[in-house]
Amino acid sequence: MDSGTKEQSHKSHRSRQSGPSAKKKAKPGSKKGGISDHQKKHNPKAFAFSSTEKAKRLQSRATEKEQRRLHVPTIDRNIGEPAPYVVLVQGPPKVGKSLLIKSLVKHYTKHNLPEVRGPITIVSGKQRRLQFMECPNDINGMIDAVKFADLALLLIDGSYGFEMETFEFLNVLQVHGFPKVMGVLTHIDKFKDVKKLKKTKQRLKHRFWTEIYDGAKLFYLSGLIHGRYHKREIHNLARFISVMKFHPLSWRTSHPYVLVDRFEDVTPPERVEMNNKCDRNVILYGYLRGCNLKQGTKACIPKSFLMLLFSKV
Ligand SMILES: Nc1nc2c(ncn2[C@@H]2O[C@H](COP(=O)(O)OP(=O)(O)OP(=O)(O)O)[C@@H](O)[C@H]2O)c(=O)[nH]1
Repeated sequence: MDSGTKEQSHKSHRSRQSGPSAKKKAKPGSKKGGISDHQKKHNPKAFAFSSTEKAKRLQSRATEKEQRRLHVPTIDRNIGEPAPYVVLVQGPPKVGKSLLIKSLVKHYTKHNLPEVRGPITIVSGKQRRLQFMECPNDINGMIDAVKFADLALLLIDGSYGFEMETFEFLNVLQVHGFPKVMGVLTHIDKFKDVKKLKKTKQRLKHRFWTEIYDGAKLFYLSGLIHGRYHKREIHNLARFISVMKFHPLSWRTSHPYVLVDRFEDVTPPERVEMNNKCDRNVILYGYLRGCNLKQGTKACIPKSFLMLLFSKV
């Protein structure tokens, strides 16, 4: 028969294109696998510098780092427990300052804070206390507040953008040693269009970077759940604050000062009754900050500061 005489043609063998056997067979230097000559040369341990330019750059960077470490005077003059770090929450009216403080306090203490009145001190770690404070919105209040802030949280209404207060505040910060600054974007749930939201976030981030520095931290609070910010977002922000390194500002470390959190009038009532304008005895409560004094010496509170305190009461 015909079929018996004709030779049957077989399909030619196709070598494997993928999988471990294909990789094994692939020649070194080929595109498909194996270690190329190029890769061989770039073993970082064997060939540390293949370009003199790069070597020069790396060396100058290492020297710069070394010098910077030598320059920053991080002398800790604190004895015992350090005073709490002041976290100043700044922003235009109705941006969410109180809500942010309430959410952070809830995160750290698991307690609900009904309203924010004055500074709130909490324990955030073994060696760290934090004092949250709302920044007043008038220029004098801002000037007072930046003098003692260790971290400023700039709240920005994402649906509106930057407001004049924020720029004013940044200018004031600059003349007072510039403490750490982080941005927090709120009200971004008002955007319905995702593309628009993305663009706005980018725009505001770059604007923020021009004002502070490239890469400055900006947090996004994407809305409210049961009248509070998202737990996860607050958790991230709180973690960031908890581990933040606060570099001492030179003026503050060389001057002792007391930030008065609370005061009590302890004048005997009968003396006030007899003379309404008699000299009062007042007790001031607060932490001694800056460089610590030797025991037995008294912290000097300038008269002007006391005047300032009482003018606000
Ligand atoms: N939709 C939305 N509402 C927010 C957001 N943040 C804050 N709010 C609301 O904005 C209102 C004002 O918030 P507050 O925390 O009182 O703002 P504030 O900055 O402390 O206001 P003042 O103390 O008056 O300056 C509240 O009703 C909040 O629920 C947000 O991200 N999205």
